[in-house]
Amino acid sequence: MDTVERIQQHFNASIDTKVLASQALPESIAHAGSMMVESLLNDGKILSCGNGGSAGDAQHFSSELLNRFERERPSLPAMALTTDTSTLTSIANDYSYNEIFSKQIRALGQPGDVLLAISTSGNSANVIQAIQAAHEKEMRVIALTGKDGGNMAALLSPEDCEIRVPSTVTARIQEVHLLVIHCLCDLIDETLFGGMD
Ligand SMILES: O=C(CO)[C@@H](O)[C@H](O)[C@H](O)[C@H](O)COP(=O)(O)O
Ligand SMILES: [Zn+2]
Repeated sequence: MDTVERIQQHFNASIDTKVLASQALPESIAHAGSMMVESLLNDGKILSCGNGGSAGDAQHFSSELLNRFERERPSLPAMALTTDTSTLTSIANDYSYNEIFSKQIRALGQPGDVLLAISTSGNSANVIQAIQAAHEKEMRVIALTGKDGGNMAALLSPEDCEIRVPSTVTARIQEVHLLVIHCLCDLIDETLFGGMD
């Protein structure tokens, strides 16, 4: 296979995964969007976390709430737990990498807040501990997963919401996670500020 064919294969695989996801995911995305709106309307906030590409996704989401998505509107309360290197390195150094998110959630989480927990495998131990800490804090969890949902899927409560991308390929799952995040931002803006512009 030459380079151009290889690149076209990536595009086609991404398109195929998105077509499958467009059939499987809209109801759970709509549910997750309404969970976020309910939290924001009740003075809640949205904390987000993940590793690697999913850390980038967590920050992408929080920046779209704190700053803006596609329209002019007030800033919305969100915080990525992946950005404060002093906090992250000290928790990992003194305790464990598995606790880098959960310790922040125990300090910052309030009942009614939402945790956006992102993991393509559903098996990252620090994201799993983040979900456990969120439950202790009476937060609801929106889990972006893939593959078989991993251990995260089994940990979710009936009040939570899993959005599981129908793929086993990490990169393809991440590409759909970003699209899901943009859908959630659009649902939040349309519900809270629809008709403003
Ligand atoms: O972006 C990629 C692969 O596309 C990697 O950085 C990937 O995010 C890392 O391997 C993560 O540690 C994977 O964690 P997870 O999605 O299984 O929770
Ligand atoms: Zn990646």
